[in-house]
Amino acid sequence: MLFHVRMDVTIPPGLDVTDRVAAEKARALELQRAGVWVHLWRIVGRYSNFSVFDVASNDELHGILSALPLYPFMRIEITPLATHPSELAAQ
Ligand SMILES: O=C(O)CC1=CCC(=O)O1
Repeated sequence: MLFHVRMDVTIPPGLDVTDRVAAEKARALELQRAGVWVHLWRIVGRYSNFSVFDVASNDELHGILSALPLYPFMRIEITPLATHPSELAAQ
């Protein structure tokens, strides 16, 4: 199942999150190598990203997102994706 995920990160002023950001990157790379986090794009001008996750269930996605190191500082919007009948790959 594919999900479009928007993550907006807000770090409280003065909080040092250097280690947390490094851990977030390591986990993101791990999930990308595993084929779970299939797209990761920066939203221009924001501390935000658009991502696509390929997971088996809503519960799996929730587990992955809620365990991210930056999760306590994220606002997350999720959109489930379905195949579009006009997509070239669907012909
Ligand atoms: O920078 C972000 O958008 C938050 C984030 C997700 C994966 C990562 O390494 O940082």
